[in-house]
Amino acid sequence: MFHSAAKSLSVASTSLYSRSFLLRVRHYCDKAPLKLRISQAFSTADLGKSVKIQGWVRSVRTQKAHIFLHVNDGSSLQSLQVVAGAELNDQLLTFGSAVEVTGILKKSPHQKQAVELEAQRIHVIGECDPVDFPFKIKERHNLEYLRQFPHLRCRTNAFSSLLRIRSEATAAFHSFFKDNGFVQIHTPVITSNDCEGAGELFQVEPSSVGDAHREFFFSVPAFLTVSGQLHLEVMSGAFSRVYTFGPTFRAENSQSRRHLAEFYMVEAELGFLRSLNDLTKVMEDMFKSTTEQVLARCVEDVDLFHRHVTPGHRASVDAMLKSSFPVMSYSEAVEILGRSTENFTFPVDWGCDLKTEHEKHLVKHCGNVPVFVTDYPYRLKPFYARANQDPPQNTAAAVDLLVPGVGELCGGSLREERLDVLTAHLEDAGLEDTYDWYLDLRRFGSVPHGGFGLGFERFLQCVLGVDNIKDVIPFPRYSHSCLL
Ligand SMILES: NC(=O)C[C@H](N)C(=O)O
Repeated sequence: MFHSAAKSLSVASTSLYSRSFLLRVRHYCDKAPLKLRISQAFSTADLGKSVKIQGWVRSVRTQKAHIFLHVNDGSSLQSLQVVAGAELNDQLLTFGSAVEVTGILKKSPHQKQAVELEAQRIHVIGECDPVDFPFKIKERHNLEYLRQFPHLRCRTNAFSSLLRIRSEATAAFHSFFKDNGFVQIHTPVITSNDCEGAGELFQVEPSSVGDAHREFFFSVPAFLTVSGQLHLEVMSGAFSRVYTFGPTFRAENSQSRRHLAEFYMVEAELGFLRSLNDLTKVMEDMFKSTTEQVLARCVEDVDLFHRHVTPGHRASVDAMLKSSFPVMSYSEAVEILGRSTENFTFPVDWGCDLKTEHEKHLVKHCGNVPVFVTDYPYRLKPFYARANQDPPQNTAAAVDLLVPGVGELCGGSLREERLDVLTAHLEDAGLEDTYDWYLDLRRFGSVPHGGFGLGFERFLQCVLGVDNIKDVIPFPRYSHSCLL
């Protein structure tokens, strides 16, 4: 960077600067240490060079003649060992302090690390009192403890690994959709519809209070989105394959390990899709492809989880990837649950909504691999689900993907594309005026279509074996908690 800056200065502005000034700039640039992200320092390309790193101290060890630091800058799990003469020691060099170190990058004589930095200068940029700092050197703090410090937990190995994995998983979903011909749509965060009809809406209004009689800001009640599905259905009518990946909000008054008031949802919609089979194939391919990409691109970070945070979980992930996800109908699921000797808190009868305990039982029944449950009772599903022609049962062409440790990961359905059937359903629900625009989609070039939504945090829980959803999102929001 410095080289190119000097070059462009000399090319663009020769007339403004003297030749000797430009030579001095170039000399400085040639001598200036190379600024490296720590993950780059581990490639042998920069051995012997003068480099500068910036990061936070993960450990300090003092000997008579030397001090040894481990410095991490978040670019990877690895910390770089810094070796310095005792004269560079500084009382402020403590666990957690922020430092800038300049020195020569050398091959390390120790087996544990390939390179180390022989420090010429150490500058403590930000002090950190080790007594007050909530994390202690060499202590492995569990996720529950870390949760108390949403503003500091990214400084620990476990949580920084988690966030790098989350970032890579985000990229993996985008790659999957790009590779399969989907167009990304930014669906709105503020909306006037309640797609799921469950009434778990956060209403949006400006904060200025006082005028009790003022009108709605948008002239109609507006809410934070619970799903981008209806907007995706609009777009699938033009692009055929579309997806969205963004924050979603549900005012569920739940403190469970699987619910958040704000979570990220990956949603896809496919036009010209006629069967649930075609939909489950996309869901299974997506799950496997994204999981494989995360495992391949985050080897060290995932390893940290599977070894130390959730030991033994890797075998479960490998089993999921190897299996062909079984498919069972809701009716079969109810039969299996009915035959079970397990003491469920909620009784199971045909027509009941499946609870987490039931979902977990079904997953266990299938050998702890993901399982699709299809054809739910029609009355359990929102107005958009396509009715199956199967009296007297009256089911909908809807599917849930249940996964080990979590339960429901994805929910999807074929959408009712028949104008007459949809109109009748909306009239029954008294919603025909609200959704007149939705009926237009069926009036003008309607095609059979379907889609699904995947809870991104639940996906991370499933791949990493993390029990509590609050531990896989940077800043969790749930009832009675909106810290920071
Ligand atoms: N896009 C989807 O199919 C997700 C579905 N609307 C849900 O919220 O469960």
